[in-house]
Amino acid sequence: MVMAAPAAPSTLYPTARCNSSGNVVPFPANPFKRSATLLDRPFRQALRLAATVPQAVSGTDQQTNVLSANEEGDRIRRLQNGSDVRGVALEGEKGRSVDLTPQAVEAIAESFGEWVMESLTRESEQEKAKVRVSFGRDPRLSGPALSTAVLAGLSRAGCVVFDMGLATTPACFMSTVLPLFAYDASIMMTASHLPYTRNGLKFFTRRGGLNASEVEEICDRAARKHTTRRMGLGHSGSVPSLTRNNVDFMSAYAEHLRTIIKERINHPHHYDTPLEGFKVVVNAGNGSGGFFTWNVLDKLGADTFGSFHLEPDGMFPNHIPNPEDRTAMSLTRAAVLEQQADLGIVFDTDVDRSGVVDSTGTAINGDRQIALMAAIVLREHPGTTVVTDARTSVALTEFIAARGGHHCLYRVGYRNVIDKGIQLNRDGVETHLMMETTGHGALKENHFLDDGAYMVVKIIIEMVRMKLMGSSEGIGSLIKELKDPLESVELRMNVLTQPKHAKQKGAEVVETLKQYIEEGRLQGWHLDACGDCWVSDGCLVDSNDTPVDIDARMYRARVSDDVHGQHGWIQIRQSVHNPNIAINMQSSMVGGCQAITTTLRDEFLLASGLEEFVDISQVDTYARSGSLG
Ligand SMILES: O=P(O)(O)OC[C@H]1O[C@H](O)[C@H](O)[C@@H](O)[C@@H]1O
Repeated sequence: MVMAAPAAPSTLYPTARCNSSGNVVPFPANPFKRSATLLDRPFRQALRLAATVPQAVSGTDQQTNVLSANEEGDRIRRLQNGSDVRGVALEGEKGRSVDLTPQAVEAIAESFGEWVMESLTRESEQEKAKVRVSFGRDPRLSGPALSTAVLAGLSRAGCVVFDMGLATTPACFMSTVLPLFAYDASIMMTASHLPYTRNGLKFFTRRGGLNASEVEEICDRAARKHTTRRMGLGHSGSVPSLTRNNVDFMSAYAEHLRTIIKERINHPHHYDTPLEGFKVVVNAGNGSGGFFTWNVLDKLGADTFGSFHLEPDGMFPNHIPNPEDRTAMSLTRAAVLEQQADLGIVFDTDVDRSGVVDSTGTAINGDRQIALMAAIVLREHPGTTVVTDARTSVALTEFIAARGGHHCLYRVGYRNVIDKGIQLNRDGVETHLMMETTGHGALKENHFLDDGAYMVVKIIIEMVRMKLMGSSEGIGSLIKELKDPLESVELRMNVLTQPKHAKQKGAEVVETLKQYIEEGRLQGWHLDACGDCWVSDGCLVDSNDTPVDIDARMYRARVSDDVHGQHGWIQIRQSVHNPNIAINMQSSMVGGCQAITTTLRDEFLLASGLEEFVDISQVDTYARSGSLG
């Protein structure tokens, strides 16, 4: 007879959230319909029950149980999304059920805690009992319930846990760095700009964010742990001593940012309030970024009147917190013009990304933001290399080169871009800036950390520096030579297979395209080894074949025709997160992207028969009309 331990009951997990003052308020809607219990009573007893109470099952039940335990384990593995964990945490998405359950989160947090302990004891003499892990979260509605699961998991692993409450992703990493805290590791719970129904986890140690293979290892361990326990086998895990140490790290973190700004500006007249006389408008999109207004800018003397969407709200009722979001940007542009502000700032939900608006109301995101940061960094570090993803324009490469820098085009995915920069530095190629067109950016001087707040700190320092040097122009003047591409398009093709085969099928489509290009079957298309980069020739192509874990297959081709010569490029790649294929194109010729799309459709997708496995409707619409309607 096999004994099966039931999964932890959902009453373990609370149904409340914190408002911006840190007070707990009930959720307006939630998936865990029972009333809040955990915040006000110890749950040691409940966990003991979850871990140990056996139930008798029949032979058929036993088989079903094994199958569903394995399937649940696989679902936990599938929560890995590049270097993050992501999943559906609330009901409400058509065709998708909740997979980021409290039980899954607890198993993952426990596995992370064990992983941290093992690495620390391997690398140093650190006592296991003293491993300290912090965690923070964005304002998503599922946050409080899943935070409890994180606490339970880390505690089961034996970690001492510090709850930072509402926090940002860069702050979580900095909690392992700032001396008074210096935690061994940290977890941030966020699904960034994804809908309110999603949630996820990001993991940090003092060395930085975990990479995809480390997260895969942790999810695999969690899956095995979950399956074993569900089947009533193995050790159920020791009952943790659950102590939630609440810590106000965000105040210390804000002070750290203020100190950087004060020291770097070193204002000759008002050192402590170097932003006096500047108007700055912040749009935090109701995510975690509001603190930057009242705890950084206001205290440094800036006038932030007109800032908006600062109050954390896990429903994100106004727009998606995302510097790439049109509504977010256009509202911020309008606010900057209305307030006659010097700068507008847009943060994404967890503040690892940002975008800005200059005093003329021009949006500075994507290539423009990379150019702005490159201009600042190249003044400080002449000749440095800048790594970006391979969706940037030819004009950006020229902009960087004109300022004496080198542009290394690399794979999409912020971890890929950052890791490439780390590797180049290791190889002796000085690389100070790594930035994606999505607004993810990291600097060598800031621990190679993907950090939207730090990007804004650099831009603010530059803005004040320019004024102190007597310039009457805003930061937008630094990129006035950057030309926008004439045409720039992104199309997507969903992979039409069962979800578990989608990754493999997507890879096949992308690899077949590479073969077509190499065999010269697509006239005027030539595989792009590495843009105009000199630093590590061929890395765009070669890394698909290296033993290094590749999260998504991708290639870029230069495109030319007899009349115009080389006029554009196309990049085709698997989405890092979803079962689809992304196609990005740019062209300096009117109708260039339409021509590229027509070649893709007729000479590749239809000719190869691969259109059976992907939804080519967007490609077809664009090829026919030159627009998406
Ligand atoms: O592959 P996609 O679906 O386009 O997503 C790609 C993007 O995913 C996330 O947002 C990552 O944070 C980005 O670094 C990456 O660029």
